[in-house]
Amino acid sequence: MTKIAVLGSGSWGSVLASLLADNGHEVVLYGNNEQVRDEINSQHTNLHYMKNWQLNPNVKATTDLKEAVSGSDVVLFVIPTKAIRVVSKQLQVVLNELEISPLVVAATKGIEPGSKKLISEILTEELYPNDEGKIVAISGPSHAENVAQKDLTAITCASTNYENAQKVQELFCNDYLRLYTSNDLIGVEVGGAVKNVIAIAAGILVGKNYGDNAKAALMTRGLAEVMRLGVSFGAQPWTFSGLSGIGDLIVTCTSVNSRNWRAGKALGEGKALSDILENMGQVVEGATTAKAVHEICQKEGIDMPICEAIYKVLYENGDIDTEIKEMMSREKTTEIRW
Ligand SMILES: NC(=O)C1=CN([C@@H]2O[C@H](COP(=O)(O)OP(=O)(O)OC[C@H]3O[C@@H](n4cnc5c(N)ncnc54)[C@H](OP(=O)(O)O)[C@@H]3O)[C@@H](O)[C@H]2O)C=CC1
Ligand SMILES: O=C(CO)COP(=O)(O)O
Repeated sequence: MTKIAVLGSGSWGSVLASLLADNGHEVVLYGNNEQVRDEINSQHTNLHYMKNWQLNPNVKATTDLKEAVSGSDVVLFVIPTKAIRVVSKQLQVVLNELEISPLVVAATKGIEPGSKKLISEILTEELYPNDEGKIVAISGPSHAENVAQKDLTAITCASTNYENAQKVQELFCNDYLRLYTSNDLIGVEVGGAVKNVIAIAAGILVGKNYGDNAKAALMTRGLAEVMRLGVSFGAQPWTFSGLSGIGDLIVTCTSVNSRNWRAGKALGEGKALSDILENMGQVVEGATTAKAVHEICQKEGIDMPICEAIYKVLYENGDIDTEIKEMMSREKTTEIRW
């Protein structure tokens, strides 16, 4: 049995904590909300984030980071990108006090605006500056709602330390979740982060009543953008044909469970971003990552017209119809280019 601290008691954190307890591990779930903590400990539910579902009763919730992490072999990050830096700094203090150095797993999908860094890069910088192999990312098509129902799911776990990726594979695999290992940490993380921006665009098309051809074109050209950015970061192109690439793009661009897709659909229907984010009650990572991708495009000159159009719609009051028109009348070009 492994002791695992799960950081983030939202939808994905709760479901992963429950899955790991199903697998026989000792799991402590850390969150910053005392009501959620008490609800999990007394009723084994987390109704704000997961309706009609109960956690494995062996999951213990706490709002005390040191208590959560004490004695842990593994720490799993499942908090939004915008909180990763601050929580990893808090964790670093706690790890020093406890004199432990657990394996760190990142389930968060995003790129940090400003630093333009992937989650594993932030965690390496804050926790293990001399050993990026201590970080493993898990990513792939995995809506919490499906995993909660023990629906069949396959994802990827990636690390520059292959043995650590295998350890994580062993911890998470069971009869409803299957993990494949990868040594392309960058590719796996870029796929998981940037598909969220493309999913907002996919939702917009539905909100605007465009048809199947438009959706297929968007996903295909979206994948080209994900790959272009990934390859510029040093990813292996074939990673994007895997679960963390095309797999996650498909699920997020086509599912009503996707928060990013739902945010896009509401934008397409004419709703305001501020209202959408407020009413969602859950994180819409594509909105944060759109900023980071915009900064990367500006700095590196990477051609990502879909992501740039989403940035304009979200942050520069861009008009959706004008953006679509502009995209369709761009300079004619060849399909496959890096
Ligand atoms: N949901 C899903 O199906 C999947 C999500 N992911 C990724 O997992 C990450 C989390 O997503 P998800 O669980 O959906 O998000 P949710 O919005 O459901 O939950 C986020 C949780 O993080 C907590 N949180 C925010 N800031 C802090 C902080 N400073 N300290 C401690 N806890 C904090 C929130 O607490 P509070 O309630 O107080 O706001 C909330 O409990 C995202 O990067 C997402 O892309 C990946 C795969 C699947
Ligand atoms: O990453 C996810 C599924 O793999 C979750 O996507 P959403 O954040 O769009 O719900």
